[in-house]
Amino acid sequence: MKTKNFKNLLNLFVLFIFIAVNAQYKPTIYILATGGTIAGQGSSSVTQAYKAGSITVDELLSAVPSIKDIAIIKAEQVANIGSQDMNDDVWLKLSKRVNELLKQKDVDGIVITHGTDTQEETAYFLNLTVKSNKPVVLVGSMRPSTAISADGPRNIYNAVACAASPESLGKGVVVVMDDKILGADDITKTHTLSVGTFEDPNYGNLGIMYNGKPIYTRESVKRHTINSEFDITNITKLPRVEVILSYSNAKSLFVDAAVNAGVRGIVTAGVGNGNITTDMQNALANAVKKGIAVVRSSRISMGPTAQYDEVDDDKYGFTASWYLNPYKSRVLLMLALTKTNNYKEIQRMFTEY
Ligand SMILES: NC(=O)CC[C@H](N)C(=O)O
Repeated sequence: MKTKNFKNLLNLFVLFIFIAVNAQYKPTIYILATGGTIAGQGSSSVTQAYKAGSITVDELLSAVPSIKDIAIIKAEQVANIGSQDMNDDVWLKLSKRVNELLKQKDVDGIVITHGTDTQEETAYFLNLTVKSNKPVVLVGSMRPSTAISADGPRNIYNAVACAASPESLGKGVVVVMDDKILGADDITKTHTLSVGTFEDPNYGNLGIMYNGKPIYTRESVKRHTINSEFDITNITKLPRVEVILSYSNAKSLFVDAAVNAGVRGIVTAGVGNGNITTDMQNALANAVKKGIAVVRSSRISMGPTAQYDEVDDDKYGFTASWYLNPYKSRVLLMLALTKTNNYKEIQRMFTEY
């Protein structure tokens, strides 16, 4: 009888320790800072003028002490630039660091602070090159840290809460801004100043942040992260790809310049359903003959650039971008060119990612 009581007491004690340990468990989230308005400082709290990327990650985090309640925070400064200066070298460095950290058992997720100008491009690059299903969340702000109603602190709190939640596993790289969770494949900046600038215009948001918790309503069926075929582990330089705009009366000038500069690929931001002026189209057809990959995308913000609409892609050896905008098409084409030059194989990638 005595032994039975002792065993019951022991079980109760073990259960108590188990509950206590789990109640205390806080996920470890790494914040990798790259700059942008979220780290921006203005000379006044009411004017728009400010300098992006001028405060450090530690100063940034001191504005959101409550994130320490939801996660153990570790922070690193990877860069401190306005994202108009984001570039392939920082992308490679960032992606390699994210992969290194997420391999560690004691890291549960990553938050990346980033300027909003090219945030969608970085998010998509990471979506295709991060080899983990742990959460990776990009965040920025539209108002500098010194402004009245700065949106940065709320966005950072939400981003950390999103990365710390097990619900965010396997969702691909996301951006959290203005209480929305946006998928890397579709997110785009739609307004130059508004705090609600980001949208997923084709597919809709993945969900919202509500009371510090992610509420997901959609999942992307596109290939990403652990299902991506791209691996940048041993890559130190990405193939050069340029984006060229089409508009009424556009000639071959920029296509010729890109060919002469030795690019490996050209993405067109065409009119309508990825159409291009006849002059440009002829120049692009000649570029393909020289071994340059050409992807047709569109300057229109919604809808696909579909194959074989007004342009006979097979005749010219062009690839259609489907739902990827020109800037994300550039990201995918750079990665595609690390594997193949074949336009049909590149077309397969543009339908799967
Ligand atoms: N709102 C912003 O983050 C814009 C600031 C800057 N141009 C950048 O993209 O980093």
